[in-house]
Amino acid sequence: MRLHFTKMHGAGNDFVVLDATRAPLALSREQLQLLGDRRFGVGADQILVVEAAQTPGVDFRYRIFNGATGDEVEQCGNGSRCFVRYVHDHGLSDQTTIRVETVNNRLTLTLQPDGRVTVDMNQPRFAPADLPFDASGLVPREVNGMPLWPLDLGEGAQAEVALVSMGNPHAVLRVDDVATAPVADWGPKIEAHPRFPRKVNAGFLQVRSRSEVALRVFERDAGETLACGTGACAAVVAGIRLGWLDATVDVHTRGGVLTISWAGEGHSVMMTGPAVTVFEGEIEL
Ligand SMILES: N[C@@H](CCC[C@H](N)C(=O)O)C(=O)O
Repeated sequence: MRLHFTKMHGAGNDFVVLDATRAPLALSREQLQLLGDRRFGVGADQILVVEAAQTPGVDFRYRIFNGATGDEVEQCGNGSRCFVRYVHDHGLSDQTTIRVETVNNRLTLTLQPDGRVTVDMNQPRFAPADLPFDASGLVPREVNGMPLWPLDLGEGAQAEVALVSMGNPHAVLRVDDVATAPVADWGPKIEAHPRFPRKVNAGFLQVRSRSEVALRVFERDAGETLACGTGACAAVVAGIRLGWLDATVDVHTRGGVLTISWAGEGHSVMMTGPAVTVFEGEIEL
């Protein structure tokens, strides 16, 4: 099968985007992994498949697969911005505000005049069951009413994480400096910790001021990426609830800046950031 694709990125988190709006596209795990493979395929952190809407009230459906495993996931913040840029640039919609359904969520996305995209990422959730996280036998430390959960990483290492679901699961821990944070060592240990039965994305958050943070994320089934949109939302929401941050925060990732706003409980998290097309191509699968 010869497949047309578009290579995109949002702050360096990169995607292969596929159009399945005209004809259904059923790719095997191996085909998805080949698209994600940086040596034998195209190379991408995630594969995004754009489909026609299946329920009233939305304009499109889009599906997200981690490129390394081919597993379908619930949410991708940077990918959602690229999705809007894609449907707009490919003439699939001329609207600047688009509603899309993912496997477990509905998002509203707005293309800004400066080319960036703002996404209503819905409300965060915090209950251990929302991730899920097995909290049995653990007593969290409460800061400002927000639980920080102890996580034993073995060999005497102990992390303290805030739990946030943005539709997908995130564990956020505060570090003094992202440059020296143990992302390569602790990232995989947190990601695959047995208390997270469906694994987790691990965010390392450095608070620079009440409106500026630096963040590195070791993503579930992707390793460390240059940016993680849902990770940025989760980190800022955790920082606001813990009393460290104001309602609007610039998140400096290794691939660019995302602006995240959250007015607190009962409100959606808003994310603004770039969405860039790199090239188009065809691949034999
Ligand atoms: N890069 C994404 C998140 C992609 C999914 C994640 N790896 C997971 O498994 O939940 C983002 O920008 O949010």
